[in-house]
Amino acid sequence: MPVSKLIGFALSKLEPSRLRMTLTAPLPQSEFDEPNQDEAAVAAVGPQDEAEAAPVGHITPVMQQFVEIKAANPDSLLFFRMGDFYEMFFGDAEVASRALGITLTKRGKHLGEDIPMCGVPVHAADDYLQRLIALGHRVAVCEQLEDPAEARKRGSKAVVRRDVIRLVTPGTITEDNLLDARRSNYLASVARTKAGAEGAGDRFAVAFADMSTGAFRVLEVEGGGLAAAIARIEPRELLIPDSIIGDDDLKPLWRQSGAASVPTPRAFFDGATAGDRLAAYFGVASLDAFGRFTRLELQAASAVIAYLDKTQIGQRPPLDPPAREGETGIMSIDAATRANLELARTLSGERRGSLLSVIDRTVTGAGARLLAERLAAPLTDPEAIRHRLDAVDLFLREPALRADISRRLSAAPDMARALTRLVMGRGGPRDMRAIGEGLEAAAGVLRRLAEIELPGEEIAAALASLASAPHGLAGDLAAALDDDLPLLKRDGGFVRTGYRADLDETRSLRDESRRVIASLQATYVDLSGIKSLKIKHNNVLGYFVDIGPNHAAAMMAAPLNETFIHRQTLANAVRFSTVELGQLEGRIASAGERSLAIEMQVFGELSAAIEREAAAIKRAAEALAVIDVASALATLADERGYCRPKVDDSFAFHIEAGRHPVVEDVLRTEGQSFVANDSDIGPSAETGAPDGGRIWLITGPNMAGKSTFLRQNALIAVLAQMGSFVPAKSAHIGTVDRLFSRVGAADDLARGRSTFMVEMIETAAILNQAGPRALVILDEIGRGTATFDGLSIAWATIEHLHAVNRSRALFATHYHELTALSERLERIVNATVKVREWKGDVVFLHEIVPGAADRSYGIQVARLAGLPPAVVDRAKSVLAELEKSGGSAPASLIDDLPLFTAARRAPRREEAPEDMPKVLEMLDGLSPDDLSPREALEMLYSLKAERLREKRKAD
Ligand SMILES: Nc1ncnc2c1ncn2[C@@H]1O[C@H](COP(=O)(O)OP(=O)(O)OP(=O)(O)O)[C@@H](O)[C@H]1O
Repeated sequence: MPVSKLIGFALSKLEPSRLRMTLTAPLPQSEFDEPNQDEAAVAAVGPQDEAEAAPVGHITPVMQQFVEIKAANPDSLLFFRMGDFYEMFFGDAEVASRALGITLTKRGKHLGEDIPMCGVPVHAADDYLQRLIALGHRVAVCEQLEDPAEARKRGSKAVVRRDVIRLVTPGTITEDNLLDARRSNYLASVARTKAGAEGAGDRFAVAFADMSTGAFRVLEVEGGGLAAAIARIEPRELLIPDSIIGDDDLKPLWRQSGAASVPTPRAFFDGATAGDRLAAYFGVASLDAFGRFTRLELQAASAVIAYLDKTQIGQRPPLDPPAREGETGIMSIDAATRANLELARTLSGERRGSLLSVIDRTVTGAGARLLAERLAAPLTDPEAIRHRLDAVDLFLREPALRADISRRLSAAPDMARALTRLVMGRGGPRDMRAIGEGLEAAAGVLRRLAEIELPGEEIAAALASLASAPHGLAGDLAAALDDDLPLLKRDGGFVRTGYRADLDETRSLRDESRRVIASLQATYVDLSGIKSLKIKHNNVLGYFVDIGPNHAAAMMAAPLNETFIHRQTLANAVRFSTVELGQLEGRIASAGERSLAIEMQVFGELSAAIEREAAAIKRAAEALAVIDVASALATLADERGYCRPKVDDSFAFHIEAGRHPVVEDVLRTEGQSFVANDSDIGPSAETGAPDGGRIWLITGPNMAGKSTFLRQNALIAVLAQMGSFVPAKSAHIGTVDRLFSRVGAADDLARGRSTFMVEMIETAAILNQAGPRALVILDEIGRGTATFDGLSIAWATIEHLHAVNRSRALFATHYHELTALSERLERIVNATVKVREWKGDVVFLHEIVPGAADRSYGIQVARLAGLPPAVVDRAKSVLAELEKSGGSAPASLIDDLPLFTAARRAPRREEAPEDMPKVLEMLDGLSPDDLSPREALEMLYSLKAERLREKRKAD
């Protein structure tokens, strides 16, 4: 390829704004620079150059290299580093250009065909990676493993050595801009043992690790618990053994998890080597020190480790040793209940509108992650819950302290994630500063909280962790790191002046030489008489003199050609070097190299110091998160008037003036208030031994607030057991071990299940699993089928709950017939939502009172919803006929009154009925916004006068 074409290609990849840079004053090195042309030039001698050189049917060396590396990573998009770009070729280029909306071009030929190509600049690669990962792609990052100059030593056509250094997948990312700061990022794996012949069901182990923070846990569940466990963990990526990924029963679960599913070879889960693999990873002789694990748990944990080995290629993420989660200790919430209650996201999948979004007052990413985890896994041990509540109480009692702590925490960066990046060699100077500032915040928080006499168990434990943090390191980091830090360590310039004398010396040498160069421009202008002469810099020529082509002849002739050596002629510029420039360049370059080497050494020393203290830093980061959560929950309780719940081992469930935290929030923004309601569904005598929880059977009109009441009680239980105060005047809850809610199912057409089928599956799960410690919320069971079938199912369900499950339960229904059950079953309590009727309209009071509703007001609600008046009137007459005939449709109804006749006969709603008082009529016709103050006053007088007239008439 001709040189001009090569340079043209290289230039086409550069940013024009940077090419136009001229030297007018001493500038920092980076601003002198044009982009790295020789790297781009090497990129150019990649496929294009060699493809042209290669005869058709032959493969070029770079393509050969690409094809080999791609073959080893078939399931990932290959980011192939070429100079300042990651290039993608062939199918990868087509997929990526579509996904990223970037131009698909052609570069050279392969076996006679054009090679599709697209590329992303290295400095912007993270943004593109983020988008690809979000779309569920995996990316293999293939780097140049040597300097292009090294490759050239092996011959002009030698190919730079390259290899994949990392697979970027959704569950293994560590970069801040790829991660959601307020959400954990779990990679999970699932291992299974098939049901035994003795009748034991399938068992599963789930291991899950957040590589960005090091958290690593494992648990084992029986078959039915798998979906709940996965729903709680919400993994981003799920490793599934090849043998079960296609299992018909499990396939929907993989899909519903929302995680990227990875078919994983059996060898990753190998039981015989699992223990050894884990022990080797953590550098221990035996795993006993970490606790006892089942074989299945080890298999799942080992798959996570094997996958990290595969994707991180030689890098070892600093994971905590695996911690085993027992099946007890955490309130079990199945996937459907979790979704129905909209704990962490709404049914439409958004965070906004969920319980989490309403209660989250944390000020740090780590605090937000901990809050989300606690909400996902409420506790069942009253003692542990009490410790959390004590911490909230502490901050609630001390608002000034809380404000101060929250201010300090807001300044604390995400130490855990910065630490992981540093330990993995992916960190930069800003990660170091994050550790330093985090430790400073930790010291400040510790100083402030140390004044408290009785901090309670949880805060005391957090303070102990803060006390053992390496506080001296914060000072070292602050002394070493400059105020203005580059993103990448290789850019240099992050070590503070005054920290290392040798660095200061080389820097001043470099700066001095730059100053000399800047002054040389004036000297050369004088010497040549060319006013437009400039000194510029690029990586190919170094420093050079740049003039317009019209001056070229003079420069190339004596006497100027003794000083100026011609180097390059371009269309609109001619370039020269000089001996002086060359010497200065050499001095600057060696001083720059030396500075960078010293900075790298400083970085290495600081990194090592941080790594030595990794465990203590991690503990301090966790402690800050605990304090953030406690203080945030206190802020919530303060702002919203939440009370401290009493949580114990009893079977009580007595809420006084409870509210729905999310609905209350929505109403507040609309300037309305929420009507608080009591509930009491514990056994009638609150003894240690349960005589069975009560079942409140709630009837009431549509829109009255039944579902809201049901959910609010479930949410109060979740909040109380996660260690939060609750929206109520008082709450006494005997711990709930399982929470079930069947609230309004949607069709699950993708799984081939109708609304009714989903409803029945969920009801079956409840009736089969709920015990006396469970809290069961059932909303309109049976509504999805014919009336009598539905009523019968609801009837039998209540009887079963009462006699067999004996759980505490709230049951909302439109089947008023069910209220008769309370006469026969002693623990069924009828409750209803109060409404008032006014001139045919229904007014919702949202107040739950004892008793049964007499009717549904369905038609009134339908009218409120805007059903056409003709339909509403026809519905009324059908209802009247049905009521008369006891439920069956009489023939008269079928023959008589088609809809349009009803429409014709119906009085128009807008017409005022004859008996309507004039005052009301006047009010109806009134639009306050359109009145001037004077008109309003006059209107008031007229209304008053009319009312007096009416009163006199009535007397
Ligand atoms: N306690 C309350 N205080 C104030 N407003 C409430 C209260 N409860 C419910 N509401 C309001 O009433 C609306 C309807 O409530 P909800 O969906 O609970 O009624 P429902 O009785 O379950 O109705 P349906 O039988 O039609 O499902 C809510 O969206 C909310 O705006």
